[in-house]
Amino acid sequence: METLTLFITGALVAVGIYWFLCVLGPAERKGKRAVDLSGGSISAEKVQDNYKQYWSFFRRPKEIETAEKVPDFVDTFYNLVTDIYEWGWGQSFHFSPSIHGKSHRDATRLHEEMAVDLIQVKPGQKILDVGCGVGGPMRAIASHSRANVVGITINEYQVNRARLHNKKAGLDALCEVVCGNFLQMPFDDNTFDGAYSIEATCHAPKLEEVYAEIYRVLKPGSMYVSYEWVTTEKFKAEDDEHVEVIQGIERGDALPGLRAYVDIAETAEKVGFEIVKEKDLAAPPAQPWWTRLKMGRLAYWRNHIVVQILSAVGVAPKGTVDVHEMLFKTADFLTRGGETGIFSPMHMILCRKPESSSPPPPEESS
Ligand SMILES: C=C(CC[C@@H](C)[C@H]1CC[C@H]2C3=CC[C@H]4[C@H](C)[C@@H](O)CC[C@]4(C)[C@H]3CC[C@]12C)C(C)C
Ligand SMILES: C[S@@+](CC[C@H](N)C(=O)[O-])C[C@H]1O[C@@H](n2cnc3c(N)ncnc32)[C@H](O)[C@@H]1O
Repeated sequence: METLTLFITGALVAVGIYWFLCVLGPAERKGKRAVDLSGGSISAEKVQDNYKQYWSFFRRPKEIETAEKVPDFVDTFYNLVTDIYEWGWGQSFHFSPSIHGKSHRDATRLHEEMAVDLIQVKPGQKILDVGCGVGGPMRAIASHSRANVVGITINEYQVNRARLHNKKAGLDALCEVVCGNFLQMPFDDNTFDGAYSIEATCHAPKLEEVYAEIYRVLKPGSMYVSYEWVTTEKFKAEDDEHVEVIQGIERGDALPGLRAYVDIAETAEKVGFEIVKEKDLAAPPAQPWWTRLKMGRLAYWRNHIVVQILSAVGVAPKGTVDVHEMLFKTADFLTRGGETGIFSPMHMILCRKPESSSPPPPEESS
């Protein structure tokens, strides 16, 4: 009888552990392992301090409005979150509309391929990925288009991760990664046959600066597509709940301030682009992009326990728990932003640099 009780208890414990670790939602299967979570380029003992420093930017909001401080603040953010993103989301750091009958992985890839299809590049041409992360989109786009992709990111840790993934995927001949600031890119004028940015230019303190830089490095006649993070026409600045959600998104995603959808085309035109197409890819009939985020809640709760244990035993740096908690809350704000329709992470703008481009007139000083 005792043996039977022991056997049943053992079996229940084993099923419980299996459910906790596997059924509840494995983090990305072949990606980062929980035991490898790090603070990016920040040494383990400084992760907690850097997390505090990240939050201190929001106590002095004026500082994140100045262009010089933002790249540092964004760099710190990506040191803190890159491993957790890879572990729990995969190598593409963006959203995509859900597609009935397709996996998240396929929906993500299709959203990426759409970007390169829109800019109509040919195999062998050279295109720019503005804010490339660890290169999930870059690899999908290079495989699909056979174009040569050059990615730029401010975060050195991401550069190393992206190069490693490119090599592992056998795509290092087509994909190159550069560490740099997209507000001052280390490329000559008229270098690229096309450019795209996926949920990255929202980190720029002034959209005009990054668009002007992209315009400069594009060849005349070539196209640029961007998936922008914006507040939609449903956002009302006088609604406290709307403001709470948008502030939550800004703080948990290192944004110097979300833009209104109407500002996007206006800014692109201001730097000299012609607008070819503009569309909110999150608007119906597109299926909700936030379902994946919402469905993962149980897994995030599991992840939080895993992170707490790893941090307590000294495998994960102290501070990882705080960062994870911040992301946990951010997921909620993003979901609310999606459900209320006040926020879109995929306001698409497709632009062309005119064939004969004269520089835009200088700003009038007021
Ligand atoms: C474009 C940007 C990033 C968008 C998304 C890729 C990320 C936004 C929020 C992130 C996450 C939130 C919850 C995390 C969860 C608690 C953890 O257990 C596993 C990782 C998360 C799911 C994480 C993954 C990436 C996001 C969805 C911004 C920064 C401009
Ligand atoms: C949310 S991630 C998106 C990454 C990638 N586009 C993807 O979808 O996987 C934003 C990216 O923009 C980059 N970024 C933000 N500000 C930058 C800057 N000033 N210069 C260069 N890269 C920047 C970040 O380092 C990060 O790689």
